Amino acid sequence: MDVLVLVSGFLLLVFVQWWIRGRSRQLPPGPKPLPLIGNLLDFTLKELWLRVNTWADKYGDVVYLHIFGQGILFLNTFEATVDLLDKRGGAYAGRPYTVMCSELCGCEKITAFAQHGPLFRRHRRLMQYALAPASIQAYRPVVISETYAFLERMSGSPQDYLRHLKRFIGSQTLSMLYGYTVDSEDDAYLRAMNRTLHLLSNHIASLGAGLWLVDVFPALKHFPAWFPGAGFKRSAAAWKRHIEESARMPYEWAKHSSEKSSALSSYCAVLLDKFAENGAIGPEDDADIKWIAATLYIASLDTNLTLILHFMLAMVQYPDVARKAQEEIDSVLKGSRLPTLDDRPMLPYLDALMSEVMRWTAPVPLGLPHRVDEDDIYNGMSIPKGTLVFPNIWRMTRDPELFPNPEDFIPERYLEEVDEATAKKRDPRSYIFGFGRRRCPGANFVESSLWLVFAGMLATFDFRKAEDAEGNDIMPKPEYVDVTFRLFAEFPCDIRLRSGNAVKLVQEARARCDPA
Ligand code: HEM
Repeated sequence: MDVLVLVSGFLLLVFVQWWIRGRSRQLPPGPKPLPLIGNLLDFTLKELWLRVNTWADKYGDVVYLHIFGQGILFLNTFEATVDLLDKRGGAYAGRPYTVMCSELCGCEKITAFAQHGPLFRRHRRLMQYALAPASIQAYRPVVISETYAFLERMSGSPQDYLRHLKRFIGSQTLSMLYGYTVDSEDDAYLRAMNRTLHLLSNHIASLGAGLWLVDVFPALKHFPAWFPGAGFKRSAAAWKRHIEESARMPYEWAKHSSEKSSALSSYCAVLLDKFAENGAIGPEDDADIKWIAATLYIASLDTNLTLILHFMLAMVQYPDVARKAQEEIDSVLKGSRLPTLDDRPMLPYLDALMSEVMRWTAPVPLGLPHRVDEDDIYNGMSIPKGTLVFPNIWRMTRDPELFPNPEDFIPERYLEEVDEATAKKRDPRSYIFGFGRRRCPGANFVESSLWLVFAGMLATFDFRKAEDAEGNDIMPKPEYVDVTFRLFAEFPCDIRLRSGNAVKLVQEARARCDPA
C-alpha cells in the first residue's frame, strides 16, 4: 500500500512537472503551420501589414508563426510591445542573423544589422552624442540651405517632384553627415550610397529580397565560389566590396576636409572633434564613425521619402487641410518670407498636421525585427530564443478608440485638449520610431528637418488632383512597392507655384544661405 502511494505520488509529480513544462512551452496563437515550411504560404510581400492585421483580429495581442522553423512574433498592441521591447529591452535587442547578410556581405558593421553586443553599444553611444538636440543645432545651417535648394529646384519643374525629392534627401543627408555638398544628381558619392541602399533593400537584407538558400542550409557557405550553384558567394563578395567602398569614400573626404577651417559642421566633424580632444583617433573609433555614418545614410532615405510622399498625397486628397495650413502660414508671415523653425510656436495647425502625417503614414508599419536573445515567457506563453519580434505599428496608428475614423486625415484630432497620458498615447512619435534599445536614433533630427520641408512646401506650392483628358479629377491611389516601408511609386498630381511672389521668397531664402 505504502509503495502504491509512493509510486502514485511520484507519477503525479512527474505529470504535474510535465503539465507545467508543457504549458510554459505553449506558443502564442497564430495560423496553423504546414510541416517543414511552416507558415511560408500565409505570408505576402504586398502590404504585409494588412495581412498581419487580420491575424491580430483573429488571434489577439500576440501572434506567432514560423517559416522553416524561424519563429516570428507580431505584437499587436502598444501595451504588449512596451512590455516586451521596452521593459525587457535587454533580451529583445538583437537583430536577425543571416549567413548572406551578416556574414558573407559583411553587414554586421552597419548598426541597424548589428547584434546586441559591444559594437552595437559603442555605435549607439556615439549616435546618442551626435544626434542629441545640442549636436543637431550644428547641422541646422546645412539642413536649412538644402531645404531651400530643393524648393528652388521644385519651383523650376514641380512635376518632377520624385526626382527632386530623392536628390534632396540624399544631398541633405550627405551634407549633414559628411559636410559634403552634392552638386549634381550624378554625384559619385550619392550614386554609390544609393546603390548600397538598393542592394540592401532588393538583394541582401529585406523580406523583399527573398530567402537565400544558404540561409536555410548554412553549410552551403563552405562551397568554394567557383563551384556550380555557388554564384551567391561571388555576388556577396562583389556587394561587400561595393558597400565598403561606399562607406569609405565620403568618410575619407570628410576626414580630409575637416582639417580645413572652412569645413561645414557635420556629424563626422562633431565626432572627429570629440576624439581629437581626447588625443589621436584609434582604428576602432575610426571604423565606428565610418560605419555609423553609412548606417545613418541608409536609414534616412526611404523613411524620409515615405513621409514626404504621404504628406503630398494628403495635401492632394484633403485640399481643405492644405488651405487651412496655408492660411495659418500667411497670417503669421504675410508673404514676407518663408517659414523658419523660429516660427513654429506660432503655427499650431501645422504642428497638428505634421503629427497627423506621421500617424497616417506609419512609415515602417511593422518596424524592424528584434531578435530575442533568451527564452522568455509572456502571459503564460512561451517565446523561444531566436524568435524575431515585430511591433505592429500599423495597428497602433489605426486604433479607433484613440483615432476615430483612423483612415481619414484629420489634423484637428491633435488640437483637442486631452490629459497628459492620452496625449502621450496618441502621439505617433511614441511608436513610429520603434521601441526599446533599438528605437530610431534619428527621431530628434527629423522633428525639425521634416517640419521645415512641410512648412516650405505649403508656403510655396498648391497641391491639386491631376485631371484626365476629359477634365475629370484623378483620385490618386498609391501602389505600395516595398515590404518594409510604406513606400509608393509616383502618383499623378498637379503641383503649382502659389504665386510669383513664392519664387521670389525661395530665391531670397536661398541667397541668405549662400556664404558671402
Ligand atoms: C523619417 C522618419 C523616420 C522614421 C519613421 C524612422 C523609423 C525607424 C524605425 C521604426 C526603426 C526601427 C527601430 C526598432 O528596431 O525598434 C528605425 C531604426 C533606425 N533609424 Fe530611423 N526612422 C526615421 C528616420 C531616421 C533618420 C533621419 C535617421 C538618421 C539620421 C535614422 C536612423 C536610424 C537608425 C540608425 C536605426 C537603426 C537603429 C538600431 O538598429 O539600433 N532614422 N528607424
